[in-house]
Amino acid sequence: MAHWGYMTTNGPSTWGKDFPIANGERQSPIDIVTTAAEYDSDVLGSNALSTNYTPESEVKLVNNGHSIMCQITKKGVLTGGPLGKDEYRLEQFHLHWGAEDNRGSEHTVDGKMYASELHLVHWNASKYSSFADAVQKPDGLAVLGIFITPGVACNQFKVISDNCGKLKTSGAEMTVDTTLDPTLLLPSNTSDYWTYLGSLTTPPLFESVTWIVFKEPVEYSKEQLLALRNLVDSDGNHMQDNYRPPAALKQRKVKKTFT
Ligand SMILES: Cc1cc(C)[n+](CCc2c[nH]cn2)c(C)c1
Ligand SMILES: [Zn+2]
Repeated sequence: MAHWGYMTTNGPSTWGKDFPIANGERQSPIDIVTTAAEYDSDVLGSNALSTNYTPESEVKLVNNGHSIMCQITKKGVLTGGPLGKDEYRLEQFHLHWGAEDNRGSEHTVDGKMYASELHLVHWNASKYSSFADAVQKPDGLAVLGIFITPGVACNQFKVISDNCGKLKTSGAEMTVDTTLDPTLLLPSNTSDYWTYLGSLTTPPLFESVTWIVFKEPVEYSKEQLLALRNLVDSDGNHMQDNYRPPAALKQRKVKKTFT
């Protein structure tokens, strides 16, 4: 099987061949139509979404061939909001981005694409024993989606952007001896978000994700975005435009926590 990717020959429009769920009922990303999102005060308003992350004492970075990923080793917990009583544990974060600033995010807002999108991937530690066990369960994962827009540099992201040059090729890994607090990768406003039931946005496209997409974007500098675009993917091409376009909403409702 030719390895999936983002080129014409192996990109999102071809994934359905090897992963039929690509045309499933709860695929991600989606276009968030802001006027159609339903304000939901009881579920979302009563127990606020809450992150309780422990700063990483060293940063483990991996070029996994289709993104740059930071593997989390400390205990980080996400609770509240649409997650009911369950505790979701932070497993990793990674990004998707474009070749230029006008594209790169996976979710879109009324058709608007951002330059990049950061994903913090969590798994339901209240119900499952590991990430691998949770990854295929309908309530197995929760992913925080953060839109990235060009602007001032994000200091907490520097440990990643400053080391992309050493992680150029697919499979490259490195451990950086510095601390990183994932909380500081989030927008200042974490009360206003959209949430819906979806999937992984890359193969195997499992329909196991409760998505939480923050309304407020975070700024990264031009240099930080350029550092991402200079990474090399598993086919030896520049790792750029590694985003899946929006999938059909089908019978789903998007909820929002703000009016
Ligand atoms: C087993 C597994 C495989 C992959 C590529 N991922 C990442 C898929 C992904 C990237 N962005 C959103 N979902 C996860 C979370 C789990
Ligand atoms: Zn992702």
